[in-house]
Amino acid sequence: MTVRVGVIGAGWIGREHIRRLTETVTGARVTAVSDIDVARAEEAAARVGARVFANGAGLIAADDVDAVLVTSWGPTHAGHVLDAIAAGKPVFCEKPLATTAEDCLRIVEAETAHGVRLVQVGFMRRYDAGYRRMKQIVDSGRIGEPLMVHCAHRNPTVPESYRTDMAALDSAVHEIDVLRWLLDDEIVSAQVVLPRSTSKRHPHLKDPQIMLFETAKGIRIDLEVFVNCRYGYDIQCETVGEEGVVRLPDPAAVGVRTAGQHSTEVLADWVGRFADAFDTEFREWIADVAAGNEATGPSAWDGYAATVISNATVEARKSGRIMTTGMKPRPAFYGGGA
Ligand SMILES: NC(=O)C1=CN([C@@H]2O[C@H](COP(=O)(O)OP(=O)(O)OC[C@H]3O[C@@H](n4cnc5c(N)ncnc54)[C@H](O)[C@@H]3O)[C@@H](O)[C@H]2O)C=CC1
Ligand SMILES: O=C1[C@@H](O)[C@H](O)[C@@H](O)[C@H](O)[C@H]1O
Repeated sequence: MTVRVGVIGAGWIGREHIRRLTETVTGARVTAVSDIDVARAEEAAARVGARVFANGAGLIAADDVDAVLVTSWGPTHAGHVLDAIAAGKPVFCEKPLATTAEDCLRIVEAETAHGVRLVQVGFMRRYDAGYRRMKQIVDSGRIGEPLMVHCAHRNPTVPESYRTDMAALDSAVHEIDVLRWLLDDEIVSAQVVLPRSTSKRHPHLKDPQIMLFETAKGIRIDLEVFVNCRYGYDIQCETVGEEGVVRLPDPAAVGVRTAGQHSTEVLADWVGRFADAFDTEFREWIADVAAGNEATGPSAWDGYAATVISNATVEARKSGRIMTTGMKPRPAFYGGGA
Protein backbone atom coordinates (compact mmCIF):
# COMPACT_ATOMS: atom_id res chain seq x y z
CA MET A 1 0.00 0.00 0.00
CA THR A 2 1.24 3.50 -0.81
CA VAL A 3 0.64 5.84 2.13
CA ARG A 4 -0.83 9.15 0.91
CA VAL A 5 0.54 11.91 3.12
CA GLY A 6 -0.85 15.42 3.59
CA VAL A 7 1.70 18.02 4.75
CA ILE A 8 0.72 21.09 6.80
CA GLY A 9 3.50 23.69 6.67
CA ALA A 10 5.80 23.95 3.63
CA GLY A 11 8.65 25.86 5.25
CA TRP A 12 12.23 24.72 5.78
CA ILE A 13 11.65 21.31 7.34
CA GLY A 14 8.30 20.76 5.59
CA ARG A 15 10.01 20.97 2.20
CA GLU A 16 12.84 18.72 3.45
CA HIS A 17 10.35 16.07 4.53
CA ILE A 18 8.31 16.36 1.30
CA ARG A 19 11.53 15.69 -0.62
CA ARG A 20 12.38 12.82 1.74
CA LEU A 21 8.94 11.19 1.39
CA THR A 22 9.10 11.58 -2.39
CA GLU A 23 12.71 10.62 -3.16
CA THR A 24 14.06 8.57 -0.26
CA VAL A 25 11.27 6.69 1.51
CA THR A 26 9.51 3.98 -0.44
CA GLY A 27 5.80 3.38 0.00
CA ALA A 28 4.80 7.02 0.48
CA ARG A 29 3.44 9.79 -1.73
CA VAL A 30 2.68 13.41 -0.80
CA THR A 31 -0.82 14.07 -2.12
CA ALA A 32 -1.74 17.30 -0.32
CA VAL A 33 -0.01 20.42 0.97
CA SER A 34 -1.29 23.36 2.99
CA ASP A 35 0.49 26.51 4.14
CA ILE A 36 -0.85 29.86 5.29
CA ASP A 37 1.58 31.23 2.71
CA VAL A 38 -0.37 29.99 -0.33
CA ALA A 39 2.44 30.65 -2.81
CA ARG A 40 4.71 28.46 -0.71
CA ALA A 41 2.14 25.66 -0.63
CA GLU A 42 1.62 25.90 -4.37
CA GLU A 43 5.33 25.74 -5.11
CA ALA A 44 5.92 22.76 -2.83
CA ALA A 45 2.83 20.93 -4.13
CA ALA A 46 3.72 21.53 -7.79
CA ARG A 47 7.07 19.79 -7.34
CA VAL A 48 5.39 16.53 -6.36
CA GLY A 49 2.01 16.78 -8.12
CA ALA A 50 0.05 17.27 -4.88
CA ARG A 51 -3.18 19.21 -4.31
CA VAL A 52 -3.17 22.49 -2.37
CA PHE A 53 -5.56 23.01 0.54
CA ALA A 54 -6.54 26.38 1.99
CA ASN A 55 -6.18 25.12 5.56
CA GLY A 56 -5.12 22.17 7.67
CA ALA A 57 -8.67 21.09 8.55
CA GLY A 58 -9.60 20.64 4.87
CA LEU A 59 -6.41 18.70 4.19
CA ILE A 60 -6.96 16.36 7.15
CA ALA A 61 -10.52 15.59 6.00
CA ALA A 62 -9.49 14.81 2.40
CA ASP A 63 -10.19 11.29 1.09
CA ASP A 64 -6.77 11.02 -0.53
CA VAL A 65 -4.90 11.76 2.73
CA ASP A 66 -4.18 8.61 4.75
CA ALA A 67 -1.73 10.23 7.19
CA VAL A 68 -0.85 13.77 8.23
CA LEU A 69 2.55 15.45 8.65
CA VAL A 70 2.55 18.67 10.72
CA THR A 71 5.52 20.94 10.01
CA SER A 72 3.95 24.33 10.69
CA TRP A 73 4.95 26.73 13.49
CA GLY A 74 4.93 25.26 17.00
CA PRO A 75 1.90 27.16 18.39
CA THR A 76 -0.29 25.78 15.56
CA HIS A 77 0.64 22.10 16.11
CA ALA A 78 -1.95 21.23 18.79
CA GLY A 79 -4.97 22.21 16.66
CA HIS A 80 -3.82 20.16 13.68
CA VAL A 81 -2.91 17.12 15.80
CA LEU A 82 -6.30 17.21 17.56
CA ASP A 83 -8.09 17.44 14.18
CA ALA A 84 -6.12 14.42 12.91
CA ILE A 85 -7.01 12.39 16.01
CA ALA A 86 -10.68 13.35 15.59
CA ALA A 87 -10.47 12.09 11.98
CA GLY A 88 -8.80 8.85 13.19
CA LYS A 89 -5.71 9.47 10.99
CA PRO A 90 -2.07 8.82 11.95
CA VAL A 91 -0.24 12.09 12.51
CA PHE A 92 3.48 12.81 12.61
CA CYS A 93 4.08 16.14 14.35
CA GLU A 94 7.45 17.90 14.26
CA LYS A 95 8.68 19.07 17.66
CA PRO A 96 7.23 20.55 19.79
CA LEU A 97 4.02 18.53 20.07
CA ALA A 98 2.51 21.72 21.51
CA THR A 99 3.97 24.75 23.20
CA THR A 100 2.00 24.41 26.46
CA ALA A 101 1.61 21.48 28.84
CA GLU A 102 -2.17 22.01 28.76
CA ASP A 103 -2.35 21.56 24.99
CA CYS A 104 -0.12 18.47 25.18
CA LEU A 105 -2.47 16.98 27.78
CA ARG A 106 -5.48 17.69 25.56
CA ILE A 107 -3.76 15.64 22.85
CA VAL A 108 -2.89 12.87 25.32
CA GLU A 109 -6.52 12.76 26.49
CA ALA A 110 -7.90 12.74 22.93
CA GLU A 111 -5.55 9.96 21.87
CA THR A 112 -6.28 7.92 24.99
CA ALA A 113 -10.03 8.26 24.35
CA HIS A 114 -9.45 7.16 20.75
CA GLY A 115 -7.81 4.03 22.18
CA VAL A 116 -5.04 3.53 19.60
CA ARG A 117 -1.74 5.44 19.29
CA LEU A 118 -2.00 7.74 16.27
CA VAL A 119 0.53 10.44 17.23
CA GLN A 120 4.28 10.40 16.67
CA VAL A 121 6.53 13.35 17.58
CA GLY A 122 9.55 14.29 15.44
CA PHE A 123 12.36 13.64 17.92
CA MET A 124 14.66 12.24 15.25
CA ARG A 125 17.72 11.74 17.42
CA ARG A 126 16.25 8.45 18.67
CA TYR A 127 16.83 7.23 15.08
CA ASP A 128 20.47 8.38 14.85
CA ALA A 129 22.88 5.43 14.55
CA GLY A 130 25.26 6.91 17.15
CA TYR A 131 22.59 7.49 19.78
CA ARG A 132 21.12 4.03 19.08
CA ARG A 133 24.53 2.41 19.63
CA MET A 134 25.01 4.42 22.83
CA LYS A 135 21.66 3.19 24.09
CA GLN A 136 22.54 -0.44 23.34
CA ILE A 137 25.72 -0.05 25.38
CA VAL A 138 24.00 1.71 28.30
CA ASP A 139 21.21 -0.91 28.30
CA SER A 140 23.73 -3.78 28.16
CA GLY A 141 25.25 -2.69 31.48
CA ARG A 142 28.78 -2.52 29.98
CA ILE A 143 29.51 0.88 31.54
CA GLY A 144 27.65 0.07 34.74
CA GLU A 145 24.96 2.32 36.17
CA PRO A 146 24.99 5.79 34.51
CA LEU A 147 25.97 8.59 36.90
CA MET A 148 26.47 11.70 34.76
CA VAL A 149 25.91 12.89 31.20
CA HIS A 150 27.88 15.74 29.59
CA CYS A 151 26.32 17.28 26.48
CA ALA A 152 26.81 20.18 24.10
CA HIS A 153 24.38 21.51 21.48
CA ARG A 154 26.11 24.06 19.26
CA ASN A 155 24.71 25.87 16.23
CA PRO A 156 27.02 28.10 14.17
CA THR A 157 24.52 30.99 14.13
CA VAL A 158 20.80 31.63 14.57
CA PRO A 159 18.48 34.16 12.92
CA GLU A 160 17.58 37.36 14.76
CA SER A 161 14.10 35.89 15.42
CA TYR A 162 15.67 33.25 17.74
CA ARG A 163 14.89 34.34 21.34
CA THR A 164 16.64 33.38 24.58
CA ASP A 165 13.76 31.03 25.57
CA MET A 166 14.33 29.03 22.38
CA ALA A 167 17.62 27.67 23.70
CA ALA A 168 15.43 25.45 25.90
CA LEU A 169 12.22 25.22 23.84
CA ASP A 170 13.70 24.79 20.38
CA SER A 171 17.23 23.43 20.83
CA ALA A 172 17.68 21.70 24.23
CA VAL A 173 14.32 19.98 23.78
CA HIS A 174 16.16 17.45 21.59
CA GLU A 175 18.58 16.51 24.42
CA ILE A 176 15.69 16.48 26.88
CA ASP A 177 13.89 13.88 24.77
CA VAL A 178 16.85 11.77 23.74
CA LEU A 179 18.27 11.58 27.29
CA ARG A 180 14.93 10.46 28.79
CA TRP A 181 15.00 7.68 26.16
CA LEU A 182 18.72 6.90 26.47
CA LEU A 183 18.66 6.63 30.26
CA ASP A 184 15.11 5.25 30.55
CA ASP A 185 14.67 7.76 33.35
CA GLU A 186 12.66 10.94 33.97
CA ILE A 187 14.05 14.45 34.33
CA VAL A 188 12.71 15.92 37.57
CA SER A 189 14.41 19.31 37.87
CA ALA A 190 16.19 21.96 35.83
CA GLN A 191 18.58 24.79 36.57
CA VAL A 192 20.29 27.27 34.24
CA VAL A 193 23.64 28.98 34.70
CA LEU A 194 24.57 31.86 32.42
CA PRO A 195 28.24 32.29 31.55
CA ARG A 196 29.58 35.43 29.93
CA SER A 197 27.64 35.98 26.66
CA THR A 198 29.42 35.82 23.33
CA SER A 199 29.92 39.14 21.53
CA LYS A 200 28.85 37.29 18.33
CA ARG A 201 25.18 37.05 19.39
CA HIS A 202 22.22 39.27 18.51
CA PRO A 203 22.07 41.80 21.38
CA HIS A 204 18.76 40.51 22.84
CA LEU A 205 20.08 36.95 23.24
CA LYS A 206 21.68 35.23 26.25
CA ASP A 207 24.14 32.82 24.66
CA PRO A 208 25.62 30.41 25.68
CA GLN A 209 23.60 28.81 28.48
CA ILE A 210 24.51 25.89 30.73
CA MET A 211 21.53 23.75 31.67
CA LEU A 212 21.69 21.32 34.58
CA PHE A 213 19.14 18.54 34.91
CA GLU A 214 18.57 15.87 37.55
CA THR A 215 16.74 12.61 36.86
CA ALA A 216 14.52 10.57 39.18
CA LYS A 217 17.43 8.13 39.71
CA GLY A 218 19.76 11.01 40.62
CA ILE A 219 21.75 11.13 37.36
CA ARG A 220 23.15 14.62 36.73
CA ILE A 221 23.16 16.07 33.21
CA ASP A 222 25.03 19.19 32.13
CA LEU A 223 24.16 20.64 28.73
CA GLU A 224 25.88 23.55 27.04
CA VAL A 225 23.61 25.23 24.51
CA PHE A 226 25.67 27.63 22.39
CA VAL A 227 23.88 28.79 19.26
CA ASN A 228 26.46 31.26 17.95
CA CYS A 229 29.54 29.07 18.22
CA ARG A 230 30.52 30.08 14.66
CA TYR A 231 32.54 27.01 13.72
CA GLY A 232 29.74 24.56 12.83
CA TYR A 233 26.81 22.43 14.01
CA ASP A 234 28.20 20.24 16.74
CA ILE A 235 26.32 17.78 18.95
CA GLN A 236 28.23 16.09 21.77
CA CYS A 237 27.08 13.58 24.37
CA GLU A 238 29.08 11.50 26.85
CA THR A 239 27.55 9.19 29.44
CA VAL A 240 29.70 8.37 32.45
CA GLY A 241 28.87 5.13 34.24
CA GLU A 242 30.24 3.29 37.26
CA GLU A 243 32.50 1.16 35.07
CA GLY A 244 33.10 3.14 31.90
CA VAL A 245 32.17 5.94 29.55
CA VAL A 246 30.26 5.90 26.26
CA ARG A 247 30.54 8.80 23.86
CA LEU A 248 28.46 9.81 20.81
CA PRO A 249 30.62 9.45 17.69
CA ASP A 250 31.21 12.45 15.46
CA PRO A 251 29.65 12.04 11.98
CA ALA A 252 31.88 10.13 9.58
CA ALA A 253 34.23 12.53 7.76
CA VAL A 254 37.35 12.03 5.72
CA GLY A 255 40.59 13.36 7.16
CA VAL A 256 42.46 15.88 5.06
CA ARG A 257 46.21 16.37 5.46
CA THR A 258 47.52 19.48 3.78
CA ALA A 259 49.62 22.56 4.46
CA GLY A 260 50.97 21.11 7.68
CA GLN A 261 47.53 20.34 9.12
CA HIS A 262 45.25 17.32 9.57
CA SER A 263 41.56 18.28 9.58
CA THR A 264 38.05 16.83 9.34
CA GLU A 265 34.92 18.74 8.37
CA VAL A 266 32.38 19.91 10.98
CA LEU A 267 28.88 19.94 9.45
CA ALA A 268 26.98 23.20 9.06
CA ASP A 269 23.46 22.39 10.29
CA TRP A 270 20.98 19.81 11.56
CA VAL A 271 19.86 18.98 7.99
CA GLY A 272 23.17 17.27 7.22
CA ARG A 273 23.97 16.05 10.73
CA PHE A 274 20.71 14.16 11.15
CA ALA A 275 19.90 13.34 7.49
CA ASP A 276 20.19 9.59 8.04
CA ALA A 277 18.22 9.80 11.29
CA PHE A 278 15.38 11.65 9.54
CA ASP A 279 15.38 9.04 6.76
CA THR A 280 15.15 6.17 9.25
CA GLU A 281 12.50 8.00 11.29
CA PHE A 282 10.28 8.38 8.21
CA ARG A 283 10.93 4.88 6.87
CA GLU A 284 9.79 3.44 10.21
CA TRP A 285 6.78 5.77 10.45
CA ILE A 286 5.59 4.98 6.92
CA ALA A 287 6.12 1.25 7.50
CA ASP A 288 3.96 1.42 10.65
CA VAL A 289 1.22 3.38 8.88
CA ALA A 290 1.27 1.08 5.84
CA ALA A 291 0.95 -1.97 8.07
CA GLY A 292 -1.89 -0.40 10.02
CA ASN A 293 0.19 -0.57 13.21
CA GLU A 294 -0.01 1.85 16.12
CA ALA A 295 2.66 4.55 16.10
CA THR A 296 5.87 3.18 17.64
CA GLY A 297 8.08 6.30 17.71
CA PRO A 298 8.19 9.09 20.31
CA SER A 299 4.67 9.35 21.70
CA ALA A 300 2.30 12.16 22.63
CA TRP A 301 3.38 11.46 26.22
CA ASP A 302 7.03 12.02 25.24
CA GLY A 303 5.90 15.26 23.58
CA TYR A 304 4.16 16.31 26.82
CA ALA A 305 7.23 15.44 28.91
CA ALA A 306 9.57 17.40 26.63
CA THR A 307 7.32 20.46 26.71
CA VAL A 308 6.95 20.36 30.51
CA ILE A 309 10.71 20.00 31.03
CA SER A 310 11.70 22.66 28.48
CA ASN A 311 9.15 25.09 29.95
CA ALA A 312 10.57 24.41 33.44
CA THR A 313 14.04 25.14 32.04
CA VAL A 314 12.87 28.54 30.80
CA GLU A 315 11.41 29.28 34.25
CA ALA A 316 14.65 28.17 35.89
CA ARG A 317 16.63 30.65 33.81
CA LYS A 318 14.20 33.49 34.46
CA SER A 319 14.01 32.87 38.21
CA GLY A 320 17.62 31.82 38.76
CA ARG A 321 16.26 28.90 40.82
CA ILE A 322 16.17 25.12 40.52
CA MET A 323 12.71 24.27 39.15
CA THR A 324 11.01 20.92 39.61
CA THR A 325 9.18 19.91 36.47
CA GLY A 326 5.85 19.02 38.11
CA MET A 327 5.18 16.33 35.52
CA LYS A 328 2.03 14.25 35.92
CA PRO A 329 2.32 10.45 36.35
CA ARG A 330 2.56 8.57 33.04
CA PRO A 331 -0.82 6.99 32.16
CA ALA A 332 -1.02 3.21 31.64
CA PHE A 333 -1.89 3.85 27.95
CA TYR A 334 1.70 5.11 27.50
CA GLY A 335 3.33 2.33 29.49
CA GLY A 336 3.03 3.91 32.93
CA GLY A 337 2.98 1.65 35.97
CA ALA A 338 1.20 1.86 39.29
N1 LIG B 1 13.44 18.00 14.16
C1 LIG B 1 14.21 19.04 13.91
O1 LIG B 1 15.43 18.98 14.01
C2 LIG B 1 13.61 20.32 13.46
C3 LIG B 1 12.30 20.61 13.73
N2 LIG B 1 11.77 21.81 13.36
C4 LIG B 1 10.39 22.13 13.73
O2 LIG B 1 9.58 22.14 12.56
C5 LIG B 1 8.58 23.16 12.64
C6 LIG B 1 8.73 24.09 11.44
O3 LIG B 1 10.01 24.67 11.45
P1 LIG B 1 10.64 25.36 10.14
O4 LIG B 1 10.34 24.58 8.93
O5 LIG B 1 12.05 25.67 10.47
O6 LIG B 1 9.81 26.73 10.10
P2 LIG B 1 9.45 27.63 8.84
O7 LIG B 1 9.05 28.96 9.38
O8 LIG B 1 10.53 27.56 7.81
O9 LIG B 1 8.18 26.90 8.22
C7 LIG B 1 6.94 26.82 8.85
C8 LIG B 1 5.86 26.94 7.77
O10 LIG B 1 4.59 26.71 8.37
C9 LIG B 1 3.68 27.63 7.80
N3 LIG B 1 2.55 27.71 8.71
C10 LIG B 1 2.49 28.31 9.92
N4 LIG B 1 1.31 28.10 10.49
C11 LIG B 1 0.59 27.33 9.64
C12 LIG B 1 -0.69 26.74 9.68
N5 LIG B 1 -1.50 26.86 10.74
N6 LIG B 1 -1.09 25.99 8.62
C13 LIG B 1 -0.30 25.83 7.56
N7 LIG B 1 0.94 26.37 7.47
C14 LIG B 1 1.37 27.10 8.50
C15 LIG B 1 4.48 28.90 7.58
O11 LIG B 1 3.89 29.76 6.64
C16 LIG B 1 5.81 28.31 7.11
O12 LIG B 1 5.84 28.15 5.70
C17 LIG B 1 8.80 23.84 14.00
O13 LIG B 1 7.91 23.30 14.93
C18 LIG B 1 10.25 23.49 14.35
O14 LIG B 1 10.48 23.46 15.73
C19 LIG B 1 12.50 22.72 12.65
C20 LIG B 1 13.80 22.48 12.34
C21 LIG B 1 14.48 21.26 12.73
O1 LIG C 1 15.23 21.53 15.83
C1 LIG C 1 16.18 22.18 15.51
C2 LIG C 1 16.15 23.65 15.36
O2 LIG C 1 14.82 24.10 15.46
C3 LIG C 1 17.01 24.26 16.48
O3 LIG C 1 17.07 25.64 16.32
C4 LIG C 1 18.41 23.67 16.46
O4 LIG C 1 19.15 24.16 17.56
C5 LIG C 1 18.32 22.16 16.56
O5 LIG C 1 19.61 21.61 16.56
C6 LIG C 1 17.52 21.61 15.41
O6 LIG C 1 17.51 20.20 15.46
